[in-house]
Amino acid sequence: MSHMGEERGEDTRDGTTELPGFLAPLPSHLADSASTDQRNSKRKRQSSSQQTLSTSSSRPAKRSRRDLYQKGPLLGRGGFGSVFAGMRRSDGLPVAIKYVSKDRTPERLKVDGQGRLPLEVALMTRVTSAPACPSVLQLLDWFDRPRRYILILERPDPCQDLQSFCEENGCLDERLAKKVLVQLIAALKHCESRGVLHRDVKPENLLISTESQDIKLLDFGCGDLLKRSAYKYFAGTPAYAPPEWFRRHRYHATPATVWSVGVTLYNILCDRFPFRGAQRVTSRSRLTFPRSLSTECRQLIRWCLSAAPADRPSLADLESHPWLHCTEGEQEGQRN
Ligand SMILES: Nc1ncnc2c1ncn2[C@@H]1O[C@H](COP(=O)(O)OP(=O)(O)OP(=O)(O)O)[C@@H](O)[C@H]1O
Repeated sequence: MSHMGEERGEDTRDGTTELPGFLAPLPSHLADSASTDQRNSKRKRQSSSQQTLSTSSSRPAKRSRRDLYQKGPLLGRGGFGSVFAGMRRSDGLPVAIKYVSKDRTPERLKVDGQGRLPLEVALMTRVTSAPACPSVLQLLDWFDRPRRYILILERPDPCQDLQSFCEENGCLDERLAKKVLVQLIAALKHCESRGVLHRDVKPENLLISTESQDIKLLDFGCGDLLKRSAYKYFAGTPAYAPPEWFRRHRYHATPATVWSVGVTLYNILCDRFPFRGAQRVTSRSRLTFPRSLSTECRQLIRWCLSAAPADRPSLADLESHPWLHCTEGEQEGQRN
């Protein structure tokens, strides 16, 4: 994960950020509210060191992470924190415990009724509130600490992130890649409907259940509120960033997301990146594929990786693409 070109300008989150008007209205308890300023500062003064999402009234205050969740082995380490396997003591539920340094995201965002939450927590609160999407990882609880915050996340068991899965099993066949893409599109459409931009779609941020092959989108640490206008700073993984960011230092949410979906899909099917660097991608750049890949699949990836953002499909276009709706036998170009 990295943040590039930290030119916040209009995107500054100072607690007055407004949702763009084109978004579907959120449930009232999720809506940002400038009128809660005074209540929030009072609540902040009164708040205990521990905050929860929905169980704060039913649980004694100031119980620690240790009281409630048992920590297990390390699952992954990122630029700003670590993720451990864990278990909820009350019922043995498998969880993941993610520690995030406050240096990563000093921004806070108002969530009505819950005060100003760290950005990652606020975005996850938006996307995981009911009705939830089964393809987005659930935030179960969180703790605020002086130098870091701790997220308690759902942990499908057994599961692996898609990057490790591909390293162990080789690249995916088209049947499984389709299953991944269908779920990823559902997850991204759900985020969009909640006014959230994930901004770091890549195989490492997709968990796959090794039993059911169900997918969960994780890590909203690079995310932001969705807006119609261009973003002028980047957070995420440069290898998945769209060419317009490198060319003009600006990008719009959906075309950038769709670009990262294209890179992800190429990566899990071909076991490499599509281009040496998005910096050099133009409309004349050639994309090569393994001979075994079907024509429909190549067409979908090429569309996602169009050099011009306006030429890329929307999530709805992707959802109805023929590749996702034809069986293996119907795939004209499959050369296996
Ligand atoms: N809920 C979970 N269940 C199982 N494994 C998880 C879970 N959350 C994270 N992981 C593992 O930990 C890795 C890192 O998680 P995550 O991306 O949330 O951390 P991060 O610190 O934000 O990483 P980065 O800085 O690279 O973005 C994931 O790729 C995955 O392998």
